[in-house]
Amino acid sequence: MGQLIDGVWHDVWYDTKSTGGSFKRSESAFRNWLTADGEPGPTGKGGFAAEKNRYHLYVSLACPWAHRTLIVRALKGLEPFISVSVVNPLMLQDGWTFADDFPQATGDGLYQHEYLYQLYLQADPDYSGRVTVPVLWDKKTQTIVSNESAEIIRMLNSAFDAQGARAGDYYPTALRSQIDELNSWIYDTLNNGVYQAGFATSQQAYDEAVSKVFTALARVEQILGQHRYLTGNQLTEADIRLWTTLVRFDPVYVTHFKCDQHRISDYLNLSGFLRDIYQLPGIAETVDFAHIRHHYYRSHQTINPTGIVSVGPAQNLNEPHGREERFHNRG
Ligand SMILES: N[C@@H](CCC(=O)N[C@@H](CS)C(=O)NCC(=O)O)C(=O)O
Repeated sequence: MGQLIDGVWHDVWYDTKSTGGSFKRSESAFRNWLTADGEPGPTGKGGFAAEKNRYHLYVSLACPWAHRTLIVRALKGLEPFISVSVVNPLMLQDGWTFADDFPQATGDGLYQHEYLYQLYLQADPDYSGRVTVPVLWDKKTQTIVSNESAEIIRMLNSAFDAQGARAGDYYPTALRSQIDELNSWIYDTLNNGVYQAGFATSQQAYDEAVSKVFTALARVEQILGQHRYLTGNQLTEADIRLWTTLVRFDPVYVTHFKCDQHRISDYLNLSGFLRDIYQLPGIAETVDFAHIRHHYYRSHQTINPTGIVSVGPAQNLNEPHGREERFHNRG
């Protein structure tokens, strides 16, 4: 764990001293957009047109943010358009590495770098900031298009539509304001909320974060009792963003991040929703519990100094969920 400062790697853990024990996530630095025709997107530069085999995703199978991008790639059938490299699940003094001594860790498929920070330096030799996954990389101009998952999934949702991506719109115009609103509080209370609980270094910061987590889970449980997905009976990016946190909750966040008031399996609707999305075509293949569990328990030495990986919950995400029948034809 560390970061780059003026192009030099420094091994430092997150600073919580300046924020009263609270964990603050920094903003992503590379914010260009891959678009159908290379026109600039809402931020950054243009020139990143959708072309077959031009782009590459660097992901961790452990990371909930990177997981979003793998899910949208799978749903949209973008495997022929965008290749993938998977980092090693352990993130220690060198940050993310390309060591391929863990099943499904691929190494760097493009440049044979040892460390992910070398890829950031290839894009910007003076880069200062965190070295995070996911990274959407342009093989043609050899630079980072974006390292912000929320924006990468929007790009993948539509950029390749004219070139044969699978049909499906996960950010439909009619639902955008509803999706934006859901994303905003779900990010704060759940996606990032579990990290705030887990990385808190004061009782007060933990108490506040964990209470936000369970208030939000109760709210989502209630919403998912009304319809199959968050906005109705159509799967959207809001569901995908929530889901990558839910799938890690019982196996990791309950014990490792001390989010242990309830488990997802205690909630009828949340646990059904978890299984529902897991069972959609292509989704289970994006989930790797070995990467997920080894990453968290063995990389966060400040909160789990022994590095022991817990036994984990007995769960079967292939059990029937009944949500399709339950909400059939209900808006
Ligand atoms: N806002 C970013 C966050 C990505 C992120 O924080 N990824 C984590 C892995 S789960 C990471 O790479 N952390 C390394 C670090 O913070 O040094 C996104 O959504 O893409």
